[in-house]
Amino acid sequence: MTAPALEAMDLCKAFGGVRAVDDVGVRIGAGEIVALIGPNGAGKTTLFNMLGGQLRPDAGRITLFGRDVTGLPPRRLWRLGVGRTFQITATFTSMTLRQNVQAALISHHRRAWSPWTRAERLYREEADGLLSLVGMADLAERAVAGLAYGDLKRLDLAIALAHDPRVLLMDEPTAGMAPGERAHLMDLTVSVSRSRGVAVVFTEHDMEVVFGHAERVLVMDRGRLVAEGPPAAIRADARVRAIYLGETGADAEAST
Ligand SMILES: Nc1ncnc2c1ncn2[C@@H]1O[C@H](COP(=O)(O)OP(=O)(O)OP(=O)(O)O)[C@@H](O)[C@H]1O
Repeated sequence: MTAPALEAMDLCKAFGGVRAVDDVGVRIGAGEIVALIGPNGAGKTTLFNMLGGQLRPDAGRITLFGRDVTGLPPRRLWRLGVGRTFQITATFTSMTLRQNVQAALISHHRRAWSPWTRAERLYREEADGLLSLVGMADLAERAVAGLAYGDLKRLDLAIALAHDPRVLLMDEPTAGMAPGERAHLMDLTVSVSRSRGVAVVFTEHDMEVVFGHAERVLVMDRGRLVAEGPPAAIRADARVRAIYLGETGADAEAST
């Protein structure tokens, strides 16, 4: 059997007396698209931060394609193929879109900037290829400043892809976007995942995005993994419905 892209076993993390993640195990297959959901405070961000290396687990193990990566810092994980997009995009606003992607490619290939390097020529075609992948080829020469929020998110995706990830962690990728833009970004994410074989794990509050785009859904509540399965099964799961209705009835009604 081939090793999963990313696997977490018996992960635990506590803050004071709060067991934010309590003995959680997850397996993400190569190229799989998985949503991580749960009510506020369920432990999603804490689990995510352990998978991305921002937080060291108190106990448990994390492997990447079978290799033990437990406790490695984000930069090391990133070199090994774990990419991440953030709720707040990290771009250089005075530079053009192409230059932002070029900077990511230069960093990925460990090329140093120097006065003798014509930086604007480096990885130009690759940068344009990535911009075209996210549907932004025509904006390559534009400065990032003033870009619409949905476009920033697409740029963020292109920047994450510049590091050629095998696993991409997306923390609430559609937060702050209009509903139409959300579907667009996630359609794009799914097509990129399929074309490049990248596994995607995303946290999300918008159930339409979750059920419309994930191949499998993991549900957390109070630090535990309480359900997992294909979207249709999770949607029909009485326990999952109770968790959402019990916590924020109005939100669950509105979003399911
Ligand atoms: N740095 C921290 N210090 C103390 N407590 C924390 C810290 N981070 C998280 N917690 C607590 O751990 C629990 C899980 O929080 P976490 O942010 O992982 O949940 P979440 O599912 O991501 O919630 P949300 O959907 O609101 O972002 C909560 O009770 C939270 O208050």
